[in-house]
Amino acid sequence: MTAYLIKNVSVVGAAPTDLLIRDGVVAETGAGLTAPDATVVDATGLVALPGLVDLHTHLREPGREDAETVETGSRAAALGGYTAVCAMANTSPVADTAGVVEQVWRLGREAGLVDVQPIGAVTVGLAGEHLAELGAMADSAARVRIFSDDGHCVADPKLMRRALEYVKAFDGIIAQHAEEPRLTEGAQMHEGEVSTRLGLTGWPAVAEEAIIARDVLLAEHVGSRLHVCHVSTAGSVEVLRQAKARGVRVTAEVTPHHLLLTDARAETYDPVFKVNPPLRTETDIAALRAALADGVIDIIATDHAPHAVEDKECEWAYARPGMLGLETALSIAIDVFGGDWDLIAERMSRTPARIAGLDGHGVDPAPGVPANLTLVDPAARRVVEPAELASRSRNTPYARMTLPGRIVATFLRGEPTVLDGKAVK
Ligand SMILES: NC(=O)N[C@@H](CC(=O)O)C(=O)O
Repeated sequence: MTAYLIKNVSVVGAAPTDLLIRDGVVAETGAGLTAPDATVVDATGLVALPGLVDLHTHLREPGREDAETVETGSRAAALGGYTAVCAMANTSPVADTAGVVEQVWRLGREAGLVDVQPIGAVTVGLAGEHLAELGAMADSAARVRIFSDDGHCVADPKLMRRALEYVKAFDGIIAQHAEEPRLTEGAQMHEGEVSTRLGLTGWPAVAEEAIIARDVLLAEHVGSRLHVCHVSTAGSVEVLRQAKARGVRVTAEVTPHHLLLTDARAETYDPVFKVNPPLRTETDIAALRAALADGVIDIIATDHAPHAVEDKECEWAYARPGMLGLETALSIAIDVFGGDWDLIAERMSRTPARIAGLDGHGVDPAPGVPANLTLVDPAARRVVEPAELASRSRNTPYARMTLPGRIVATFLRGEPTVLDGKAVK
């Protein structure tokens, strides 16, 4: 195993120091380190963060390998500064059995670019009728702890209660895609002024808020852990704030795109901006940013949702919802929160690792800890070119935008997955 000596790096914004990485761990830190056998990385001006952890990634394998594979998605993740991702269950076949989650887990190990932690489906085939084999998935080699029907809401309250009860035995989590389906029939975008003007069917904020309100009550009743996927409205933030104040075991995520983009993007009729839940308003964005800063929202998760060209470059109504996220998430976080590196490390690495129970991830570089870290150049700016992305898909909403920050290197257990801004394999 090669040793790496990272010179003059600012660890989570602190004064520059050196990091010696050897045998998969941070062996030493301090100014003026030497190690004749190590490869030297000049990190002057760079910030080291604990490797980013994404709780919400769609990798599309098995089933839609034309849109993404575990390997291409893992490479996109590493290039985005991630060392671990949780793979959503809405594949084909659905990840609702031990066999499928073990397949995804094994493919992740073979790719070897990030740790891929499969999420299991809550219900068989995401159909919302019968509980999937939660116990078998938990006991499998993939050791699943998070279950989600993401893409679909577990709308039946009795089934949601059962799922929460079931996972309590092993301190598992139900991650809910909060969308009351009766309120979003035929919905194409956020219900508001813009949808009225464009004549597109609206997805009202209350469809999200009503499910979150119900689910925090269920989680409180059962005493189980609930995670709310892609929170998108100011009203949802208030429901979460009240639940957390009461001590409900609920955590929540927000995506980079819901922190930056509004429903006005729909005026272009470019389906790259079609996403579930939809882009909302400036008021929502302000509430989401404030909630992320004060901790009512725990983490940033990408909801990286790659789609093949034919599923995106068509009429708005026929396009699938979803946008890429892994390779741009940190840049958006820097754009929104500037150089608040501690907040970024907390919301994109430490807390998601803790929620998902990913040992060895989300720990700041210090002697003895696994060398899962990423080096960022905060002064760099880059133009997002869809053709240059490592993802197999091209549906980034940031095409040709200039974004701050560049990932220079990523290390997974002491081995570089990215060096000089390029994937190592
Ligand atoms: N977030 C999205 O817009 N799309 C997700 C699933 C979903 O949540 O609808 C996908 O799998 O494409």
